[in-house]
Amino acid sequence: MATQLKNLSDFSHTTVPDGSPYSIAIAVAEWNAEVTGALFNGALETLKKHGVKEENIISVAVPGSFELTGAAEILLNKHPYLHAVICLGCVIQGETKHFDFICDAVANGLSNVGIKHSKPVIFGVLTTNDQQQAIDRSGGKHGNKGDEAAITAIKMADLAASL
Ligand SMILES: Nc1c(NC[C@H](O)[C@H](O)[C@H](O)CO)[nH]c(=O)[nH]c1=O
Ligand SMILES: CC(=O)[C@@H](O)COP(=O)(O)O
Repeated sequence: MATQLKNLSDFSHTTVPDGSPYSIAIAVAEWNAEVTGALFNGALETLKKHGVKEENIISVAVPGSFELTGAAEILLNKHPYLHAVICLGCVIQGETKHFDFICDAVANGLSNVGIKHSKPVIFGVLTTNDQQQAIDRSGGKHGNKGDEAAITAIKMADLAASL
């Protein structure tokens, strides 16, 4: 379902587990900081709203979305007790193919880190055609992808704990 047909912050249709048992990291890219800052705030507030203790949240910033993979790997190596890592970024199409390479690298890289560590690594990266689409998805008319990423992290951590 396209984002236009749903709200990234609406979870009234689903049950969100209690997040109080879980330790979760948030890695956020500094590129397009006005957008990624909103994603971070959404993720942080949503984690706390659903019971994740502030002392159990690690937050780190990286220069750009390409560095999110390295951040996830370092976080899980140095803090193996983490139940999930949320990775937040905003990649906006420019004049060249750079956009394609970053998006592919981050999506595949984060997936591989999660598989390697058997831990949920959440892809909270906006990959948009323009800045307005990013604004719309970081607290605008389509909600906040940071909220969605936080809910996904709690759900996946709870799933792993139940298996
Ligand atoms: N253009 C965007 C970038 N580019 C920077 C890369 O992510 C990376 O930091 C650089 O290539 C050095 O390794 N990053 C974003 O997050 N968003 C963009 O729109
Ligand atoms: C996604 C990017 O790296 C992009 O914003 C860079 O812009 P350009 O392709 O015009 O160099």
